[in-house]
Amino acid sequence: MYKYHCLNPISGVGLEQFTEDYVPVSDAKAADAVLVRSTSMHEMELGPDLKAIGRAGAGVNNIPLERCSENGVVVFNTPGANANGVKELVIAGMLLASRDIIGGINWVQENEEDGNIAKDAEKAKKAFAGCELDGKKLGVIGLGAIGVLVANAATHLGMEVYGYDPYVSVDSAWRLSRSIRHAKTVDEIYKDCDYITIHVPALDSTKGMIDADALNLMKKGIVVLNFARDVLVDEEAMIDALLSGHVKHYVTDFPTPAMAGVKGAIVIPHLGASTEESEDNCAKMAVKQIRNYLEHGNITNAVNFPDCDMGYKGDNARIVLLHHNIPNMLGQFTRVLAEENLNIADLANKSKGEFAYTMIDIDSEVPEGVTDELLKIEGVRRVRIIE
Ligand SMILES: NC(=O)C1=CN([C@@H]2O[C@H](COP(=O)(O)OP(=O)(O)OC[C@H]3O[C@@H](n4cnc5c(N)ncnc54)[C@H](O)[C@@H]3O)[C@@H](O)[C@H]2O)C=CC1
Ligand SMILES: O=C(O)C(=O)COP(=O)(O)O
Repeated sequence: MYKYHCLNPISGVGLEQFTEDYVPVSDAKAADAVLVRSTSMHEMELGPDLKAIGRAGAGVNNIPLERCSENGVVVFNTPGANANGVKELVIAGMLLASRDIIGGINWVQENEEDGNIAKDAEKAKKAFAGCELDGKKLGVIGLGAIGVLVANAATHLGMEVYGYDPYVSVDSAWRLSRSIRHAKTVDEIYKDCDYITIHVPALDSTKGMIDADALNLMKKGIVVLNFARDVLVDEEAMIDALLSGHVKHYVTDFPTPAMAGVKGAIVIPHLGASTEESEDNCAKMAVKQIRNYLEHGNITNAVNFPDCDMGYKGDNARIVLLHHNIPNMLGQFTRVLAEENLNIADLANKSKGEFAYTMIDIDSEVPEGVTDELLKIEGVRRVRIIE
């Protein structure tokens, strides 16, 4: 029996994929698996049984990844599962920044009692005129699941699209429309584009990337869209640029007290992934990955451990070990198993950065005490025996 806890509301379509072997628990500290969306887990204690965290979404900056790795907790996310939801809102954001739809709708609401509203609207509407996207230059920074969809969609709106991503994956490169132009430096995007949208993760290397220097390179009247994370943009510099009129609109999915209400800022309450389809997709993917890990030890789409898959666990017992990526680990594991006269039927070992994962199928039962012996090996963070 496995226990799971949801830190945020998770779509029922996903949760119903847990079998009767899974029970929800109200205390996260008692859970084998935690499902989360944007709740910050940085201050949370990790329970002793916690083996997996499923981020039903893309960004994992709300999860203490290093602490999870050290505790042998695998953190999964759901790459691409909410990308279409975000893409559609980015397109809406570009339209909101180009046509004064918000100003116009507000005018209608303010004049709802006006019996002459149809005629007055024809006079008032000149205050809400805008421009079209067709023919404008869009720069997309980060060509992952979301960036590729945004870039491709924008070409269908007649935009001239430039993409920048020095680490673009082969998968993304295949999905990118041939009409997207390759920007070799981010400065090209800053200097040349009319609209700039960022789709990179919040990392030490990306935090504050849109700072005063970047903004100064941009054209006067630029529209900047941020549906990635607030910390990517230096907020003070952005507010100055909005107030001076250098930035026409900053469309952001991340409200902060300082940005809410600033003239020119179009602030949305983090709705990018809040669609029925995205919520269902993310929940289904997160549950599937958690189940595959808990029941079979297979890892798919983890952010802190390598992907590793030995298929369905059959009748053999499967030992899985989460450990540091240091020399002679396999030698030490097999020595412990040999001392118990255990025969290895299959074995896989993969590494990712400082951590590694080993799966070993044994063609007999695993005697008590083996877990403790394996745990004594320096660098081993967790041992699970799946019988
Ligand atoms: N507003 C919302 O509701 C949502 C926001 N997000 C945010 O959007 C981010 C991106 O999401 P996905 O596209 O699904 O992730 P992804 O991992 O598929 O793509 C990220 C891309 O950024 C690129 N990248 C990393 N550092 C870069 C740099 N310095 N310059 C240029 N490119 C760089 C990577 O190579 C990768 O291709 C997430 O990390 C999350 O923070 C994601 C989903 C929903
Ligand atoms: O997937 C992401 O990174 C998001 O920002 C979506 O967050 P949410 O699941 O809507 O709280």
